[in-house]
Amino acid sequence: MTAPILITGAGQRIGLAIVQHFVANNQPVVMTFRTRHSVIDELEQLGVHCMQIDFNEPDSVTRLQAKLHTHYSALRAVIHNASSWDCEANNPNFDTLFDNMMRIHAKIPYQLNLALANLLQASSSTSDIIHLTDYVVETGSPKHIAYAASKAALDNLTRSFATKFAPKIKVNAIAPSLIIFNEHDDEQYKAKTLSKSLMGIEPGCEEIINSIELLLRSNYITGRTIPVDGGRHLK
Ligand SMILES: NC(=O)C1=CN([C@@H]2O[C@H](COP(=O)(O)OP(=O)(O)OC[C@H]3O[C@@H](n4cnc5c(N)ncnc54)[C@H](OP(=O)(O)O)[C@@H]3O)[C@@H](O)[C@H]2O)C=CC1
Ligand SMILES: Nc1nc2c(c(=O)[nH]1)N=C([C@H](O)[C@@H](O)CO)CN2
Repeated sequence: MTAPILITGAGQRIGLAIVQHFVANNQPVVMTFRTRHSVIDELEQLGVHCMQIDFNEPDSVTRLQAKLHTHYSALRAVIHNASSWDCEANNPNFDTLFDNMMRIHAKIPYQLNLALANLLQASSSTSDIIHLTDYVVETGSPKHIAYAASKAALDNLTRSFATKFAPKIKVNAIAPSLIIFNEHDDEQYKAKTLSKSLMGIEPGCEEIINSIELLLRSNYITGRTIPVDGGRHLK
């Protein structure tokens, strides 16, 4: 039986699209969600192993690690998608914001990579760790300072773990800029954001899925980042 792929924070948006892609391609999936969105029922009926995990809870990694080792003897890949795009303007307590950003974007992936390495090593083929970072790793972000710094930490983890886990486990990052807007985004924000890239579009989740498939199919790419940003770096 093919070892499953773990996707974190997959109850909505990009993570959900990734899960749905693997389901459509008969790739076994185990996913974590924090909020039980209505789609979780559908995913469970399709055979997706859905685990409720809030990574803000102190024992979340221990619980997830134990559950995965109970149910599985190997993992094909781990995709660190769970994220909180929070900002200083929405958080009077900057200390708490910084800790929250570093936890979800750097500490949790760090802990899970170390805790799940043996399951990835047990995969019948090479296995993969994929970090979802962000274009702002290159530039910083004056409105999302802690967020950008935490994604930069995740970016750095890519190279450390690529060296530590080679050659059995490949470790790469995908650094998107705009992929999909949020429901609350107004037309002014959308126009401004679209103008930031050369391509000027909201590309959709397929762009991330295509990058994931490229990494999963490679036997040679590791320690690298795929920028999925519409040429934003040239504007
Ligand atoms: N969307 C975009 O255009 C871009 C996305 N990215 C990156 O791509 C990835 C996917 O983006 P997107 O789909 O927009 O992400 P979302 O903002 O929709 O968040 C993804 C999921 O993370 C979960 N999550 C947040 N905090 C926690 C926590 N403490 N414990 C467990 N789960 C948590 C959320 O759970 P809940 O459902 O409960 O809220 C949510 O379902 C992210 O890493 C993001 O930073 C980067 C650049 C652009
Ligand atoms: N967890 C999230 N991270 C990010 C999101 C998001 O919705 N959730 N959105 C963005 C923006 O699309 C940005 O790339 C362009 O304004 C960044 N990160």
